[in-house]
Amino acid sequence: MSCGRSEQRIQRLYDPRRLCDEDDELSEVEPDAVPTEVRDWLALTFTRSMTNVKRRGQEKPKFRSVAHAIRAGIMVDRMYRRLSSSAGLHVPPHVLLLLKNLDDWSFDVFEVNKAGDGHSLKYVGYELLQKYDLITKYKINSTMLDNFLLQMENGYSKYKNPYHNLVHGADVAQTVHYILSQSRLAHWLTDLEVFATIIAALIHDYEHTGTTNNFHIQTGSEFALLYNDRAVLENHHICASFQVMKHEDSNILAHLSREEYREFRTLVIEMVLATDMSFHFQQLKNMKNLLGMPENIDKPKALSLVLHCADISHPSKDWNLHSRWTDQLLEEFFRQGDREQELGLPFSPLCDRNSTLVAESQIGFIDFIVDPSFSVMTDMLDKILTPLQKDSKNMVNDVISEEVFEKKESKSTSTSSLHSSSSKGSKSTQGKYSFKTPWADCLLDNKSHWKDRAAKDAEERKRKATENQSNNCNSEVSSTTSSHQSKPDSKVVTSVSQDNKLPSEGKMGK
Ligand SMILES: Nc1nc2c(ncn2[C@@H]2O[C@H](COP(=O)(O)O)[C@@H](O)[C@H]2O)c(=O)[nH]1
Ligand SMILES: [Mg+2]
Ligand SMILES: [Zn+2]
Repeated sequence: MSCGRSEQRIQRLYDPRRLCDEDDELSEVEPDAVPTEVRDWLALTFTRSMTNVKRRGQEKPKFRSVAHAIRAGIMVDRMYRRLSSSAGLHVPPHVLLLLKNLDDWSFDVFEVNKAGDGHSLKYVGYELLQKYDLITKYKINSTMLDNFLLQMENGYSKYKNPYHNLVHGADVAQTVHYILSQSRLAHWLTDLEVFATIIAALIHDYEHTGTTNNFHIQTGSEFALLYNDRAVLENHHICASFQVMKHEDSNILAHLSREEYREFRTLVIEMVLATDMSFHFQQLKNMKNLLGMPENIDKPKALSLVLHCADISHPSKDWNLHSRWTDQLLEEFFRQGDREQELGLPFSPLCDRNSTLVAESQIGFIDFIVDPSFSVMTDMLDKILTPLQKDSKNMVNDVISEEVFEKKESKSTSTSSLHSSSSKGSKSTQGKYSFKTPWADCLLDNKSHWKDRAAKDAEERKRKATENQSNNCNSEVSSTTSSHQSKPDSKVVTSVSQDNKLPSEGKMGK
């Protein structure tokens, strides 16, 4: 909003005539209802009747001026709210305070969700779009944006999932922001590409059913039929989100040109389809091949890998966050297992709540999925950004120069420079681009937590097995004794099977 217009807006707020005109609205306000010190503050701050305060004890300020003052106080609050977020969203001050940590890898989205009455996706979404100046850039109407984000929250809440809910959507969007801003990848992107990436992260699991693609396929669900068993959930997330974005009440893309809309949509579709886990190994293989080629990495592939890593990033966050996400995800898996049991279907991997080895499966997920993904992504960031950093250092007439770097950086994030290769968990090799890689330490830390947990679980299983055996043995002995007169040769089982594993245990839980 241009400065002139905002000044006019503020003047209008404070036009004394306006206050006087609306004085009557407050006429029923009982002046005594306002405590003396509040009345003095209001009178002192928002009215011209400075003398009122000096007269304290002689007489109460005239009712009219108190009413003016209260009206002015309300106006100040409204004006503050308007200014506290360019999109017209009122962000409660205690939520605003937590959003100050948006640039941190250890950002606690659960805390924001609790403080924000379950609206973390709305607040994180607003803050990110504002941080990259996209609301202004794409003239996004604040009511449309409000409706869009609330629709997203409703969709994420449709199936009451323990894990795939609006907090996950907010968490993935914030993690994508961290990667874009801390590595400075954001400077390699156009505004439209940043816009598409943030929206892709926010919508990527919209209306998730809390069950896997395979469950949809095995049960022949409507979605599986609609999408021919291919990336069933991911296709739905995209389709349903674009229907919301096209709706007249929540059309946040209204001011994109036809070409911009095409580019935006193509990017979002590619990024969200790439979050289909069945594509994981292919995606890493393709990226590794590209890293070995002299050509530049193409942006949709790079951004798809960033979103995929953010989507499976909680094992690379602080333990308090990761262990909470794990509990929620496994509960969601177990609920699917319960339904599979009811339907007479075999348990999907990790879905049997009675035999899944959680700690072991998490060690496997970190070793075989998360760690390799982040390692490939880190190499990809290196490859993309090192040449840009060299160019901008030489201040050659380059697409991105330091000024552009600084200008964009001040717009997109207020964190310190990334060239501090000495900072903990940062990736830098001689002459290479350096940026923070906090995920590396967290992955090591979490793996050791799971190893401790796995050892304790194994001990517990062994103890239970021994207990069961001895119980069985006792009941065998007692029934053998009583029936010994008839059958002298029954064998009493006394040893636990050699590998100390319960019969239902398989590798990694299934
Ligand atoms: N065994 C585990 N699998 C996990 C964990 N966190 C995520 N995942 C899997 O990744 C996909 C991510 O895609 P999404 O779009 O569905 O979020 C998820 O469905 C799981 O299959 C984990 O901690 N352990
Ligand atoms: Mg998904
Ligand atoms: Zn997800």
